[in-house]
Amino acid sequence: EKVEITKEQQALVKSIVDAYNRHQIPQDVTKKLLQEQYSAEENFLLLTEMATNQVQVLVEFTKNIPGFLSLDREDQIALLKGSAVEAMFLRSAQVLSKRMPNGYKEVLKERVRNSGMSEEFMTPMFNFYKSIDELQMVQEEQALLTAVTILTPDRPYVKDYQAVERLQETMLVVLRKLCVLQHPQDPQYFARLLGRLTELRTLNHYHAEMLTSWRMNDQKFTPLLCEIWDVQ
Ligand SMILES: CC(C)c1onc(-c2c(Cl)cccc2Cl)c1COc1ccc2cc(-c3cccc(C(=O)O)c3)sc2c1
Repeated sequence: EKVEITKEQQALVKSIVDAYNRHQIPQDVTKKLLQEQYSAEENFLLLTEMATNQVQVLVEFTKNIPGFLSLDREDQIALLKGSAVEAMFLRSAQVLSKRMPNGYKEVLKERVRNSGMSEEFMTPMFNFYKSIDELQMVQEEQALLTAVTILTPDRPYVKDYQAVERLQETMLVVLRKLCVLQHPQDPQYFARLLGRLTELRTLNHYHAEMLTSWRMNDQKFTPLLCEIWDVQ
């Protein structure tokens, strides 16, 4: 059928993509990934700093999702806490899959591989990065997929499920149209994109176990990460 993006849907995409591009980890922070020495301790510290900055970026991006700030305040917090890890997997995946020789891809991969994480988490993590890479998402799809992930209604402690579901539905309708227009040769593209969201959920569990094993080794996190991940 003829797929049309309405004026208001175009405005929605524009505001989300602008927010996505406006809020990034500052260059002076990310360039440390290129400069600092390589050791398990230093790599863990750098990844902790990146994650902390990424959470701050995520909060600012989320505030720009149309309708998010009109949700119940406690539900806003529940959505951010419930989606932070998944959104950060998406973000780091986009960095690792960038075709542009931005230099972060190799150093980030190297630092993640040597940061004290056990092998059992590496495999699913790098499989996910590979599956995101294969999708070759355009920035509109990346931004909308992140918004869809944040607006997942069945997170712990969400009270007004319907309100969140309505917002997510709005995003999904636009994302589906974008996929049809962007990948006319691949009618399954949208379905494959949603399949990544399912894969993200499984990574949540691996990540929770990673946190536990790090805490056993008395690894330290920042106050912001402790708050968003309910640790310490
Ligand atoms: C606390 C820390 C040890 C940790 O625990 N779990 C994870 C994690 C790991 Cl490993 C993998 C996935 C998800 C999580 Cl949450 C992490 C590290 O999480 C992050 C989170 C975001 C980003 C963005 C980056 C990045 C680099 C260059 C450029 C850019 C850019 O946006 O330009 C972004 S690196 C980075 C590292």
